[in-house]
Amino acid sequence: MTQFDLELVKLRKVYGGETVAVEDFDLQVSKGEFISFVGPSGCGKTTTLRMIAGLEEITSGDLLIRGRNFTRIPAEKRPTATIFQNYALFPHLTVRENIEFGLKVRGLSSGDVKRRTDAIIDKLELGDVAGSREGALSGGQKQRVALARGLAVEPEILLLDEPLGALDANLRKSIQEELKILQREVGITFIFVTHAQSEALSMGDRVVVMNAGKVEQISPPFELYTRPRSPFVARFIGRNLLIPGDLSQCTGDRAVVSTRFGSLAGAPVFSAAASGAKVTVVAPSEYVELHAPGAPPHDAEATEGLTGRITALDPVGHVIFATVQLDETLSVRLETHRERFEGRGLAPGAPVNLRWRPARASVVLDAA
Ligand SMILES: Nc1ncnc2c1ncn2[C@@H]1O[C@H](COP(=O)(O)OP(=O)(O)OP(=O)(O)O)[C@@H](O)[C@H]1O
Repeated sequence: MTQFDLELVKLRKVYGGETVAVEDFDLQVSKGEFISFVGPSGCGKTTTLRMIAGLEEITSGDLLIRGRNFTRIPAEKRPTATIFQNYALFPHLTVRENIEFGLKVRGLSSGDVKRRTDAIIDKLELGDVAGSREGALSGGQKQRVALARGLAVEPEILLLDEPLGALDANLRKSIQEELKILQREVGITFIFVTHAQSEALSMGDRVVVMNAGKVEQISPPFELYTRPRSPFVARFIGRNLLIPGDLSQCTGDRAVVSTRFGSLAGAPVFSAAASGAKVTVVAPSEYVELHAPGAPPHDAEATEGLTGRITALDPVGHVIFATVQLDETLSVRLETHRERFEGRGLAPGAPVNLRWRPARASVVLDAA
């Protein structure tokens, strides 16, 4: 018996014989995991989700659910349910009838249909609107009905395609929290597609970052944030300082990188890389201290760094965005906490040192 709920093995999708939408997608998902797919528009998130649902034919590769091969098995015979961004509710049916519909299609007895529908209406607190039609529901209520309809069929895997995309920002935040709590309660594996990196990071136990049909990285959120494995991920997730250079030496997993600003040493490298390889040193903004030249950094271990000139400071609430010009062509924007910044004599036009602990940065290989 496999320990995985879902396995994707070299999954590939080609549309019309020429558009490669997804390539070499490998993933193993444990029971009850919450996996987020994130990436720019057109990177293949929805196509992958639809292949798992059986709504899109798989060009090659394998799809296994609990160890059984479902690659060529049609959607209605898969133990999955899908929730779409537009909810896809039947407008002429009431909330209760919408939920019952999927259960009747699956041939459940009328007693079971009633029992499951009552239970899910109760769980998602839809009792007050059970007799209403879609037109009378708010965005949040429609979202909850779609979720109820998906969960009522008791799928092994729930697939969610931008399910919160149509909600306003405040409602989105509160439904995110509800969804996460609900997922833990029901213990079902969730695969959740989103454009929004903050949503992917706050919801997922692990996050799959996709780019141009390929997986860039699969990691828990904190690791993705602090240890991006490619320049693409470093740009897409969080706010990182990226310095291009050449790997000049590697001792153990610690690198010396020669950059046009001088040598940067001590950051770990996570992939095999030969001397001379084109690399990028990535320092998460949060770990970069800004201080006036001559003044020591607060953190005595923040020994690596660069010097530049502040060109703009934009305070937003408790954070300050500092734009720093490092040379004629490279300007970086760093996010720093106000209390770590104020009282340091830093103002637009002033020279500034950027310092970080070497081990907090990463060296990533540039795409070949
Ligand atoms: N039915 C289709 N026929 C042909 N090409 C398609 C089809 N569906 C998607 N594609 C192409 O496949 C690629 C991946 O699309 P997909 O919708 O999976 O991306 P996505 O990451 O979900 O994007 P978005 O966030 O905009 O929904 C894109 O190049 C898209 O144009």
